[in-house]
Amino acid sequence: MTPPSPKTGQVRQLPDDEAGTLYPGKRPKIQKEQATSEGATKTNKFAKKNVKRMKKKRESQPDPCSPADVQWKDIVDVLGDDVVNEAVKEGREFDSPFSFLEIVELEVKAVCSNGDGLAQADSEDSKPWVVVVPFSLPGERVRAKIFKNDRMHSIADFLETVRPNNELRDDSRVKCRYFSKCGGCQYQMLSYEKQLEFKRNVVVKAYKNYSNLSDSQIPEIQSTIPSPAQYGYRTKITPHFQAPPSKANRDTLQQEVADGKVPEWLKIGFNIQGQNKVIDIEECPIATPVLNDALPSVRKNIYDTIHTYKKGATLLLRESLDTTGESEQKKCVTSNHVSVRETVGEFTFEYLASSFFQNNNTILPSLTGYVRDAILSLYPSDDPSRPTHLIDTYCGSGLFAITMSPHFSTIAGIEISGDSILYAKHNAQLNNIPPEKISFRKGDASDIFQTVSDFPPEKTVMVIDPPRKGCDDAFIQQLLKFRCKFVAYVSCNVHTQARDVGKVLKATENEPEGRRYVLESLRGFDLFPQTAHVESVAILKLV
Ligand SMILES: C[S@@+](CC[C@H](N)C(=O)[O-])C[C@H]1O[C@@H](n2cnc3c(N)ncnc32)[C@H](O)[C@@H]1O
Repeated sequence: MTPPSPKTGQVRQLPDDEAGTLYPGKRPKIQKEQATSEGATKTNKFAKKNVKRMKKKRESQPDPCSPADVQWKDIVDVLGDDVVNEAVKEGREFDSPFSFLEIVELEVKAVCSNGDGLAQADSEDSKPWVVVVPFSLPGERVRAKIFKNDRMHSIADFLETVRPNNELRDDSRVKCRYFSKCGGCQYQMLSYEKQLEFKRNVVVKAYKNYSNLSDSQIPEIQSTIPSPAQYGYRTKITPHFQAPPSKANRDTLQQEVADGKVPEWLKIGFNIQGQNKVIDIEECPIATPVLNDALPSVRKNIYDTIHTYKKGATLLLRESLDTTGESEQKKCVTSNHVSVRETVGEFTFEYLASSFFQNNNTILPSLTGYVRDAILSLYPSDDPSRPTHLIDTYCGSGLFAITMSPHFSTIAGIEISGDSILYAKHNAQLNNIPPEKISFRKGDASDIFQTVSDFPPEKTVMVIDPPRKGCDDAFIQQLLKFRCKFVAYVSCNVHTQARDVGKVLKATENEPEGRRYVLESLRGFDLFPQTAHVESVAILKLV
């Protein structure tokens, strides 16, 4: 018997034979086959395959520190360890109460570290189950459409707020017409203060879940440092588009686009929230005005040439200082192969448009100044034990090495990208730092320890700013051997940072005085306002 369709807000009870399938709503096709003996054999095969698939699914776990793992920890937090353990023990963790495309009304309980709301059905007989609903806020009642079932949770598209949390949400704050469709921003409906508070909480949870440290080893996490610009700050955007469908007649396409008839499939923009599909974007309020001014002509250029594309492509729009005119102006660069120029406080940087540089220029003076002061303000200027040597690992084109250079006598940087190292050397010259004071080397971060064997560890500061995956064990082992006085770990992924910092502290916690690392301070920096991203800075000190 087909169960009655659930009313909005009700949890549909699954018949036993639907339990455990990923998309139970697709079941009827199989039931038809059961009528014939051939169908029964097919069904048995299907059932066996399905059992195998489910076994594999039950055994598979998200990679530690991956976005799925971070989300899973937040889901367990909402459900409670005992409830999850029991469901796993009884093999019920994939028995979703919801079917594919079901529309449900839910109560939002918490916000996940990636910015999505974590909601639950609230009828009395509802199963312990979480529904991930983007753009929803704790305390709200929302309507959402289920599109995927997974372990103890479903993922849904946000449809509407039925009962907003007016203490948090004010939709008049939203400045982007694509908000709640585009996957780029999560928090435009929040006040800026709340965004900073949410981000602090991400740092708190990351250290709780991933550092393996006791509460006493984690200092009070300080408030998140705000970005001076909360919109119009992004100096780089990378919209993308798909190629024409293979059956499209390219001549007709060229003519149609020239006549202003843009085909339905041609979208130039960013991914729709939760989908691998592009939403057409004509402006992006978090990008700088210079990039927004350039976007229409970049888009037009693609319209004019789309008939020539065999594959989709990603565009680059990057803000740069233009030094060709009499007065310094800003311009938009769209080629990967040209130099970009920007200033950070009193320093000038150039780098290749395709290589890494931080994307929010407005916060860089306070980020680099904070790292400097968090360490040097601990010493009077004439203190003979004040650090004199600086190592910048994962240094890119030299951001930390160069901005901190006035305060150190000897500096070494390392970076895997040859292009970035060439620019780091060039930037040292551009900022008049003598070569006998500063050196940059291309290589894996762990190779730096060969270069700095003559640096006095007790007077050395090491900046670590790795990519999202964090540091590898080879690096951490050598850091432990070298044991410099201070480590400033800057990270765009607070979860891998917490893991790595935890490893360093744990490895030294039973060492004698002067050989033990402690976490001196920890706080987030808001490099990406309106989004859920947080940059985290941890200062480690040898005591
Ligand atoms: C988050 S960026 C930081 C760059 C720089 N500190 C800045 O703020 O501009 C990380 C950098 O690490 C570099 N990188 C990635 N893996 C590396 C490795 N194994 N060894 C050294 N550098 C690496 C990347 O090329 C990138 O420039």
